[in-house]
Amino acid sequence: MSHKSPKDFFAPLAVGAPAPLREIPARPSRAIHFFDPSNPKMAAKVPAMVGTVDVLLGNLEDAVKADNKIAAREGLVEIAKSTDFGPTQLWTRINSLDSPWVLDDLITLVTEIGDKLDVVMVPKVQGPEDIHYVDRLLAQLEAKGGVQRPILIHAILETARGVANVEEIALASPRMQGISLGPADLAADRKMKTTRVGGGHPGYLVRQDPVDGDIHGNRTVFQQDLWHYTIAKMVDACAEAGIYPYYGPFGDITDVVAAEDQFRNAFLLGCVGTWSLHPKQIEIANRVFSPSVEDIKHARRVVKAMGDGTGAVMLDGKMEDDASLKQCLVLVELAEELAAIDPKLKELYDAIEIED
Ligand SMILES: CC(=O)SCCNC(=O)CCNC(=O)[C@H](O)C(C)(C)COP(=O)(O)OP(=O)(O)OC[C@H]1O[C@@H](n2cnc3c(N)ncnc32)[C@H](O)[C@@H]1OP(=O)(O)O
Ligand SMILES: O=CC(=O)O
Ligand SMILES: [Mg+2]
Repeated sequence: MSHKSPKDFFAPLAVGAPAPLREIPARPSRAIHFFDPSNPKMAAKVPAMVGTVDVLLGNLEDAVKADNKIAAREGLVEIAKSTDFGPTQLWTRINSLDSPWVLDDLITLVTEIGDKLDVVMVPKVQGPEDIHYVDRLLAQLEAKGGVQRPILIHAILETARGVANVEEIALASPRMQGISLGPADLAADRKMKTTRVGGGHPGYLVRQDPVDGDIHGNRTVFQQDLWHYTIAKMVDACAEAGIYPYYGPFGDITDVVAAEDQFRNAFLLGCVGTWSLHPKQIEIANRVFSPSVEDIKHARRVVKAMGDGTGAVMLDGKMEDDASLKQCLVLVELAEELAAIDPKLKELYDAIEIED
């Protein structure tokens, strides 16, 4: 396999394209809210959602009818041109790289609204070669369209080969912003015997040992997480590359309780956000992916108690040291980033009083 030298890795891939970023900025992206730009009712709601959600994503791929693909692409151009997105990021999910629509998706979006698009989400990424293809094409189109800052790439992890190659995908380009789990396509590709869009399954469980040998007696069952392995693998690949991991879709829109659990598991494992498919999932994602007041209170106490950040101290009967301090700093820094764009959170975090 051939490798790029660091200087080539950070060189623009087309004459006139903007220079790649050396570091992916930590912009809040707790909810990536999907809308179908060809659906007039959804499209009409988008301008009023600016400022209420971190990312608005115009979806062109699955869930958009084949007959509406061009209307969705044109609808997104229209929405992008007529909307001031303020602090909210604008992303798109293009059609898959083997589809008849993707080339025109990229040509149209980058040349028409490239200066408004923050991130292009690429579905069904199989390996680094898919990222290299989009990387070069984006550079050519940025140069053609006079786009001043690089558009970033987000990959969906939704094929078995993609999961096997996740580290190479994460490291494939300085444009890589992050990766999301795509549990629905991934389940199909792996031939899992599920029929859901994300979330758990009551059949995937561990059962308590029999009491007194009574296998038919009352035995507690513990439902297991079908996605733990893939999310953990994705989180490690993203952390290694300095990019951001996300949970993906939770299709049972009515089950807001299980959605919250799934999102929280992903948050605790290291993800920074999730997808929102329906307006009611935005509030859940914003809450779950923002550190709680209790967590920030504790984290700030540890930071204060640890002074110069070295050594060990006792706090509430527990040992804190350099390593627990680093975990606390992850939360404190995230809280600062979120407070900078979310006035309600800022008020909550500012009101925290720390005892010794
Ligand atoms: C596996 C994957 O690839 S997941 C990613 C692809 N899937 C998606 O993007 C799905 C996006 N979401 C949707 O299509 C819809 O939310 C559905 C089909 C799940 C449910 O839609 P509905 O049955 O219309 O939901 P509901 O009746 O609760 O909608 C209430 C209102 O919110 C609007 N709405 C629903 N979803 C959205 C959305 N994602 N964004 C903006 N508005 C929305 C509806 O248009 C409706 O508007 P109205 O009050 O003016 O009539
Ligand atoms: O695109 C998402 C998925 O789960 O499939
Ligand atoms: Mg998918």
